[in-house]
Amino acid sequence: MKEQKALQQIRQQIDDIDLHIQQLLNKRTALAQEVAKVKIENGESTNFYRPDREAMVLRTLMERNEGPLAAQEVARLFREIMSACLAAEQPLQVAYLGPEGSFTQAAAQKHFGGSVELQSVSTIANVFRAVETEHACYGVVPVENSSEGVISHTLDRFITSPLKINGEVTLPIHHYLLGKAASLQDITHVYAHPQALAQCRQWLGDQLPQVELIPLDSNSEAAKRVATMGASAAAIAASNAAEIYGLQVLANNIEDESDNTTRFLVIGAKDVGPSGVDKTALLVATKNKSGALQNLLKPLAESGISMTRIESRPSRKGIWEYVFFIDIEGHIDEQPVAEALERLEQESSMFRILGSYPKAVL
Ligand SMILES: O=C(O)C(=O)C[C@]1(C(=O)O)C=C[C@@H](O)C=C1
Repeated sequence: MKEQKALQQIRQQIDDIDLHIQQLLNKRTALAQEVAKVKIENGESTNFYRPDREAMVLRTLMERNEGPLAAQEVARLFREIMSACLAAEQPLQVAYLGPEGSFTQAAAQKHFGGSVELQSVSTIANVFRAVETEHACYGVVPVENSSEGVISHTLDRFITSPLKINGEVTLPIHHYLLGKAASLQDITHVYAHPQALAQCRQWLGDQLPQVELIPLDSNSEAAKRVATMGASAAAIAASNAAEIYGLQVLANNIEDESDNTTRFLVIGAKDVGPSGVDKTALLVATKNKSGALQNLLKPLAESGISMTRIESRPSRKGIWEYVFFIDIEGHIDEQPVAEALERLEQESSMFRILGSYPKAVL
């Protein structure tokens, strides 16, 4: 009885707080709608999404957090609040590498929250196309995996696409073996994206040494296909694909590296302003002479700008043999970055800024 009363009193306080939170959320939404009106007055009516502002809001929340809610949890909740506020300004369409249940869908949800309209697209090239043709405002594509390296399809599309990098998302990747088999011995074929097959190479060699490995466009495509097949077929995919396609989890966390992580890029048609903690991606080709790459990178080193990644790819244009994808810290609007890049441009035979964008917060 006494316990019942104590519970009632605490729950009353929770009800009061919920009322306040609800009132404040509606006030916040109304303010976001006022922001939208100002953007329309300034002629920015086509797109209300501001990744720089969102990153600043989330970082501030995490820095000042005193608990008991974990900073990550606070950020996750406010991610959803901003997603809802943005939808109240104007719903946002985001294309992702599908089908439904893919890791890229999970990355898009992590980055944009649950209130955007997600469009599943069948290939990386089609994600770019959806944004280029304005069928979607933004796109999400995988770009590199911690154990398998770059996703060359994505990098290669930047060579010809005018789109900009507007953000990055990192996602821990856990692979599941999905199917209908009563035991692993019944499996003769395993379907998955080549990256997933490679990330589970050791496990597959140990547990299913005799099976045929069949590469497909995506893991969720593999799950979808296995759902129409007999018990001898299995797919490697994310756990949520089991639910979506009605498959059983035959084995979990089968990736060879336990800290397996994939990085995704958010692509869009516009540039993003500085958020205070940003990265800049460059596409550069060197002049065809010895020491050219060294000279190219000298301005960065001399300005103390840290280069976080360099990747070379065949240029596909015939004029240059190779192009380099370079990631540096900082935003192009910051003076030292702008100056260093001006010098770097002089050393290169081709130079493009693929985008300055906020470092992943969540
Ligand atoms: O500040 C803005 O520009 C807003 O539109 C508001 C808001 C928010 O909810 O805080 C919503 C969407 C934008 O992407 C950024 C922030």
